[in-house]
Amino acid sequence: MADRANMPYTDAVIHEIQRMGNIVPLNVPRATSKDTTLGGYFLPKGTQVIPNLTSVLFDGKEWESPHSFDPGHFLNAQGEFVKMDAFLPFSADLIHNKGLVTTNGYMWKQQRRFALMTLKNFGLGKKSLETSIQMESKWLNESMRNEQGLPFDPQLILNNAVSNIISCLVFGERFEYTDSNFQDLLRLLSEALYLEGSIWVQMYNIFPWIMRRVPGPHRKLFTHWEKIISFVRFKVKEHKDDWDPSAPRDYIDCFLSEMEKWKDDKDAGFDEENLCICTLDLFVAGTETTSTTLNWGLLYMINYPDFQEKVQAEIDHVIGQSRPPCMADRANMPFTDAVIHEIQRMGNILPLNVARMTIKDTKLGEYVIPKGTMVLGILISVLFDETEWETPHTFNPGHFLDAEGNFRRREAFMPFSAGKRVCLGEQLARMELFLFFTALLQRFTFSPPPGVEPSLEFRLGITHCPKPYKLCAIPR
Ligand code: HEM
Repeated sequence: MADRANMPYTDAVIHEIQRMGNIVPLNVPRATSKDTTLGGYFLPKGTQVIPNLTSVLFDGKEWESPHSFDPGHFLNAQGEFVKMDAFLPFSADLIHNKGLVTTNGYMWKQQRRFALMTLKNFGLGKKSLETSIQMESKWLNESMRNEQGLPFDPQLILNNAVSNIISCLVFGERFEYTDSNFQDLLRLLSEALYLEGSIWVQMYNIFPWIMRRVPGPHRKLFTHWEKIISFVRFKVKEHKDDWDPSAPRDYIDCFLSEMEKWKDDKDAGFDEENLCICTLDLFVAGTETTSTTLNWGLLYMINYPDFQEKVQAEIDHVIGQSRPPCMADRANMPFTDAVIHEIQRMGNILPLNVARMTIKDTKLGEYVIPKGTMVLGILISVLFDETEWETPHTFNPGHFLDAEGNFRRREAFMPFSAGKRVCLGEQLARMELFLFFTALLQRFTFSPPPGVEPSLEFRLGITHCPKPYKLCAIPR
């Protein structure tokens, strides 16, 4: 099989034989499981549906010479094999190979460099961003206080608070916790990330030509994403309307300036469509991950009240009640730091990491992975590695403490992955986790609602997150 990567013409001929051979032209009959609308047609539940593969394999819009045997359909101008579908068809159809998270090569390099530089210019790793997170923590605490110690589900409000930090960096604004439009958007986002881990998206990635034409929950997912992308497009339009290049307010403004500078180099991706998708990537990656981790954090605290008490004792000793936590405190709070690391390890929020592709034939141990193979750097295998952790399946902050109670780093702690594609927001996420988590435990003791046995049940989509649960936030 390793030869295939070096034989583009043969590979193209085999693909063209399959296309023209068209051996199952009418596919397998299926029945609709509920009343369904498909384009302009209404199909009642139980209708027999036959995805007609001939219609795609010979589609005049897809193929240059649909009725001729032409291996050129699968070769580019340099004679390299090109898949008709991008590496993951679902995301290719949705965002057309744009953005930061799923692109590769020259465009990705330019975009990653620009995003990192711009986030730094707007405060990443600096005091100004620390102050914004402290302010947001204050509002988050106020909102929790308004619950008056009664049971509530913390997910949405955590989501809103965390999202406000990346929103300030990319959109230049935060959204009130009472903004029902923004809360609806956050709900859509959580549901989209859940549905994206479903079997339907896997089917889409395996049989894209069929799935593009059949009904199913993947349609709902496209609608969700389109609404989220429309929100970003609207924000970009607002920025363009009152843009002042001499006073950039945020990532979008800086990108607009960059578009002028790079207009002769189209491959670098500084165009308006890519602006929308890169902003979307930063907004999504910066919202869901950190808030899910904090959500696990509170759930672990109500499951392990002794650890919660120890964190509070450390907060009282190092910070007290008269000022908010700051990043300089972390070095003096090894137990709290260890608890946050353990929450990230057990929370394991991206168990399968992000799918990547080998860009050349690669040797890994004794295996040869041909160029173009999908690779998943499965994080769960390190975060729960029995040869690395003393009690891999138990919540144990001791994993990150030495015999004297000092914080100790562990090599196998890699929730942000590693290498060139390591999480771009790691520094921001770590700052948010420490400041939000510590400020919450400074002001509240969290407990399960009276008479409720807390559990650690989860649901798995793209992210591994707690099943909705309620807690009580009792002011200290
Ligand atoms: C606890 C919080 C977070 C966790 C656990 C996390 C984890 C990850 C992981 C595992 C990846 C994939 C790395 C790979 O492909 O090897 C990733 C990529 C990425 N993350 Fe995060 N992340 C977090 C927070 C954030 C935040 C706050 C941002 C906001 C800037 C962010 C932005 C990104 C971006 C843009 C990428 C794509 C990087 C690239 O492909 O070059 N992440 N993250």
